[in-house]
Amino acid sequence: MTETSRLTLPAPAKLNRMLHIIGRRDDGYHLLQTLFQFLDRGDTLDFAWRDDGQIVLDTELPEVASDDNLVRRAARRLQQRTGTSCGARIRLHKTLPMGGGLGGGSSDAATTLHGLNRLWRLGLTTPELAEIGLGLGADVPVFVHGHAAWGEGIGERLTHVKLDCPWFVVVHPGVGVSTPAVFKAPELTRNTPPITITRALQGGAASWRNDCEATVRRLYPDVARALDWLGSKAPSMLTGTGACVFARLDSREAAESLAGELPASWQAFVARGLNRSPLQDALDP
Ligand SMILES: C[C@@](CO)(OP(=O)(O)O)[C@H](O)COP(=O)(O)OP(=O)(O)OC[C@H]1O[C@@H](n2ccc(N)nc2=O)[C@H](O)[C@@H]1O
Ligand SMILES: Nc1ncnc2c1ncn2[C@@H]1O[C@H](COP(=O)(O)OP(=O)(O)O)[C@@H](O)[C@H]1O
Repeated sequence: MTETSRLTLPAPAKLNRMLHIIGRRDDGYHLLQTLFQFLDRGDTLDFAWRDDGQIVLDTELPEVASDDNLVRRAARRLQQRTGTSCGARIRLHKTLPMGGGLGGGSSDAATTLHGLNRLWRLGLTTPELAEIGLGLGADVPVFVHGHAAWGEGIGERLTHVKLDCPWFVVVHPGVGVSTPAVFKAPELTRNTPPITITRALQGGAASWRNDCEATVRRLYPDVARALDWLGSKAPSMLTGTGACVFARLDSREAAESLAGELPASWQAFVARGLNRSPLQDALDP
């Protein structure tokens, strides 16, 4: 193996710093206005070139059928789109909780698109990779672009923004949230009036909220308990449709101190908000 036939890249988590639901498309998908920001925590992927066209995924996830793994699906899409005869062995080091609103699967897919584009020397542009990514999930394009963003549509219309970069305590309350169940709930707020990006940014973190929160609280009391507990200590919110919740703090010390107080039954980590994704840093130092 030569130096260029192997590559290791990060797949960071995201938070939705705010999320409004402003309507619904004819196909049932909800129209959002959201602020995406990255965290300095995430999964890692190793890529090694193969000359037989096969995609060999070293890490299987117990909850996900191999053919459904977003890493494999992203690799296959890239092969189909470009007709390349290259293959790869891919090892996924999974640390992010799945279905937690941290976008881990979408981030794995975005890192796979960038990683294989480089390994296979395909020369696709970032917008071309983002378009392929959108076919895999609404959250994939923001990870492909790698900049904190104001997302509209179903989250795919992106405008780069610069947000404050606090420290966060991210808590997984130990319950799985079903994204379709949240979006199907009759009482979900779906009519928040659209706002401009300027207004969203001017309001600042103290004004941000997540329209999914009331429904997720009702459907998942464990998430409500985590929000209440964390909210009594620091400003706290739900990310995406959950299940993860996050508290915002001014310093790493404050975040670590709060994390130290958490009930033992919750998994948690401390992370910093980033406006440039660690994937971008690795691809273009
Ligand atoms: C709401 C967000 C915000 O970041 O949260 P998280 O999933 O990260 O929690 C995402 O846009 C989620 O995107 P993603 O996770 O790709 O959702 P998908 O698997 O495509 O959608 C699962 C189901 O949820 C519903 N859905 C999803 C997104 C959306 N904008 N409107 C919807 O109505 C649809 O019924 C869809 O079939
Ligand atoms: N590589 C992957 N990592 C995580 N989840 C994956 C992956 N491939 C497919 N999935 C599926 O995608 C779903 C959403 O995962 P994830 O992106 O981690 O959460 P969320 O959309 O809540 O932020 C998972 O519940 C799982 O079924």
